[in-house]
Amino acid sequence: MDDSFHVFDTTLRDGAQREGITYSANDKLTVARLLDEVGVGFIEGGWPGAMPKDTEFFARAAKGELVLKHAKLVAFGATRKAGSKASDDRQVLALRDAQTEVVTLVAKSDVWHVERALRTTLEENLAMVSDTVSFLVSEGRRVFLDCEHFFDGYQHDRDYGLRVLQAAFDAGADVGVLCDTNGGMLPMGLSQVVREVAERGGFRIGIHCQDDTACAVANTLAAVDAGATHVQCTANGYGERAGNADLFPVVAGLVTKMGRSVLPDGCLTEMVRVSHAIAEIANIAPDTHQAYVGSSAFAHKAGLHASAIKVSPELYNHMEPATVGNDMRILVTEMAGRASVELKSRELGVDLAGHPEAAGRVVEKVKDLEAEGWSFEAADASFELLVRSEVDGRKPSYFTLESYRVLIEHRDDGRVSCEATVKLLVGNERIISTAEGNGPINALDQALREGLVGRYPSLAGMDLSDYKVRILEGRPGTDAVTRVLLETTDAERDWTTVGVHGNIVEASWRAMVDALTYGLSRYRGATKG
Ligand SMILES: CC(=O)SCCNC(=O)CCNC(=O)[C@H](O)C(C)(C)COP(=O)(O)OP(=O)(O)OC[C@H]1O[C@@H](n2cnc3c(N)ncnc32)[C@H](O)[C@@H]1OP(=O)(O)O
Ligand SMILES: CC(=O)C(=O)O
Repeated sequence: MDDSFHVFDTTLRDGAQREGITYSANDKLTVARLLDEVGVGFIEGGWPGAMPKDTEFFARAAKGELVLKHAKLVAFGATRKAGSKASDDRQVLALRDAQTEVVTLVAKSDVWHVERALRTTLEENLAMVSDTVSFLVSEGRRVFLDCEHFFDGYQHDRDYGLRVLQAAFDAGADVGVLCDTNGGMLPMGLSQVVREVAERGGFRIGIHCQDDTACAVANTLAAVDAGATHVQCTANGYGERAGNADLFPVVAGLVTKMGRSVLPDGCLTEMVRVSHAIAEIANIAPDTHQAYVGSSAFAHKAGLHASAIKVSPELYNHMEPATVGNDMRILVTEMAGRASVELKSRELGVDLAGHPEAAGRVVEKVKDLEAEGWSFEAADASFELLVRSEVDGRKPSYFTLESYRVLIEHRDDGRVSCEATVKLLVGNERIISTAEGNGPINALDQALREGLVGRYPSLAGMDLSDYKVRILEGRPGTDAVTRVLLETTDAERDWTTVGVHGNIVEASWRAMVDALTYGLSRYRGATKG
């Protein structure tokens, strides 16, 4: 990658400042590898010397545990303490000892902070910048300077921030990063400041935006438009307080909207995978609505949208989702029209082109059922069964229920046990099956499977993997309607089904029957009852 534009990632430093995130050194190594796969130019790995985990991370990276194909590893730290020498400062020496080619230093660039937080003189702060940069440059490091609170400082005393930048460049720094540390800027004001600084020339300007006004991505792109050629971001926007500029929309915006070729070839399509993998390691559920990479980023619910998408997807997508490794999805809900049903059915492998009346009937059924509390948006398998039954004239059926019964026993010793019995017909065979479970639904599920597995051996490979219950509004207290979403899995894939009823056991039963019916219909050779 050439050096004309820097995508600088700080997921492992500022991103780790998000409440709730704690990475181990191993996690950090894994996240760094993922960031390298998405093609960032610089990975700020943490603050060596500030905490043992970060020191360990850099030591292990230096020993060869981290081999990066695209990125350079960066160590982060502060300028030396007031009234000392950089060459004697323990934190500065730890930065040198991290053995990275690049070091980022955070420096005060706002007179308020120098005087009130650092409690030193403006001249001494300039000396701290100059001394620390020149020491690290003399040790062979490339130095980037994060000018903390640059934009706030620009209001208080604009010349001082510029003097800090000048001191850093005179001492050999490579990039002056203008930081919106409190995250209070909006794009109009921020880009004006960046433009004024960039127009002075002689500096490479970077941008670092916190997201306290929800404008970090917009601010970052506006800064590039105004002349910044170094952007600091974090995966999924993790960071202190409200977070940082999210790497994925920043990079996607730069490449696809601003025509900047800032990633190595082939990396943009890794964004969805890397975003989700990092969320997994951070132990934060991925934001399904995250721009570009969220699973809903190209999901269309409105019938009118689907009818235009049927003609051409670009009519309702701002870009081709595959560019960033994402997919378009059509959602079928009470807001669907025939086009939504046709497109969703096609996605599921059912062509409704020759069955326009069936599409109309499915729309009506979905609207009626959703009015009663059903929801097909997340239950593709139940929706597919509904569509197939409208096309074929009947729902696939592998057994007939004669009855089921569930018992819950609260014993003297405080233990609660559950037992279920199902009576079924498979063809002419009557099956009675009883099972125990850790709850009524588990007992019913066991009894149903044990009753059927002799006739349908493929059931042995299907497991219930998730069970979600939602009590629907509209009726008070225990008289409410219950919606159950069941996720079932086999060796190849997962599928979700829905059941609704005033009784939670019956709602679960309905979702369970759809789950097994859908699963069995996917295995050729399963005998129908
Ligand atoms: C904007 C940002 O997000 S910058 C990144 C911030 N990240 C972190 O703070 C996470 C890691 N931090 C830590 O582990 C600790 O705060 C440490 C190890 C760095 C310092 O811990 P301590 O020595 O106990 O100091 P403490 O955190 O209380 O205060 C910070 C000190 O650094 C000084 N300081 C703050 N910014 C700078 C700077 N740019 N250059 C030099 N010194 C600075 C403060 O004035 C204060 O000095 P004092 O100890 O003389 O009062
Ligand atoms: C450096 C940094 O994280 C900030 O100023 O917000």
